[in-house]
Amino acid sequence: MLTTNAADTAPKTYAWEIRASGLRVRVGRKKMAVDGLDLCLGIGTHGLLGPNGAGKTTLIRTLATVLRPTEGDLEMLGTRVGAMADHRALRRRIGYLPQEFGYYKRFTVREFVEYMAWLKEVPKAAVPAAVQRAVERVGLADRADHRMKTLSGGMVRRAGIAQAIVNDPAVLLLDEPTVGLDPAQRLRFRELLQELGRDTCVVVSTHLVEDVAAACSDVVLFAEGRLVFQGTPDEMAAAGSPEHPGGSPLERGYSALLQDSEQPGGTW
Ligand SMILES: Nc1ncnc2c1ncn2[C@@H]1O[C@H](COP(=O)(O)OP(=O)(O)OP(=O)(O)O)[C@@H](O)[C@H]1O
Repeated sequence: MLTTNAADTAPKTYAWEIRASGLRVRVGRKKMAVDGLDLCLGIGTHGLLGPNGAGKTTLIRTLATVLRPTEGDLEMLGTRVGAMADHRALRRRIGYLPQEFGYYKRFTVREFVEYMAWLKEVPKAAVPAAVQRAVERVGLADRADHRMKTLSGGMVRRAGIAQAIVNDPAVLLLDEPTVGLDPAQRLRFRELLQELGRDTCVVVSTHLVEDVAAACSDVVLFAEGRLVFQGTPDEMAAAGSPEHPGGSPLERGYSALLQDSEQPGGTW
């Protein structure tokens, strides 16, 4: 761990890194984008799948404490997330890559990641090594002193991943991190996800079922703001059969579970 405050060194007093119960999150005036979610996630790499508009981004933003729960309970790292709570200590222990993120174009990659380390209150003396390690882990060491504006889209995303892991988070939230990565980088990134999932609760939203198969210990399938399925990639694949649409067993399992969830009296 890079941060060594009392909360970080205290023994873990919670069963799950993320625990949601009856969670509902309203966006706009009346849309419940998360609509009654019961979910427990521990250490591991959890692939968040679901069709467009399922509520994945809303859920990730809520876990990142950017959006507040409207109803129900959300507990992260043993801390209740609520309207009135001070989330500063919790945010120090979370890493978040939004779908779109801002940065100063004139910053170098190192400056950008350093800046985020500072926002995450990484102790000053630990920052240079933490930044170097994060930049190396995403394969950007040779670009560390290049300005952000000179990077390709895929490299910017890798810099985004570096800022999300610079504080060695206990919960890492990645919203479609593989968009724009070339095939070689995607393979490297899957390895990184597996490595991170050994001691971190990683939640990664994606549309790429192959990413889930390759990198995730379990799948969380979401539709219309609700949990449709949670299980291993193998269990998801087993839900499908040849008549379901998809180019792989996992895609057929995905289609089958979504189809069931739409039927009256289906799985939800
Ligand atoms: N600010 C908002 N105001 C009104 N509706 C919203 C708002 N933000 C999201 N929504 C709606 O909430 C639902 C969930 O959106 P969300 O972006 O969380 O889904 P998603 O699963 O991440 O989708 P995608 O896969 O397309 O990124 C969608 O129907 C979306 O149109």
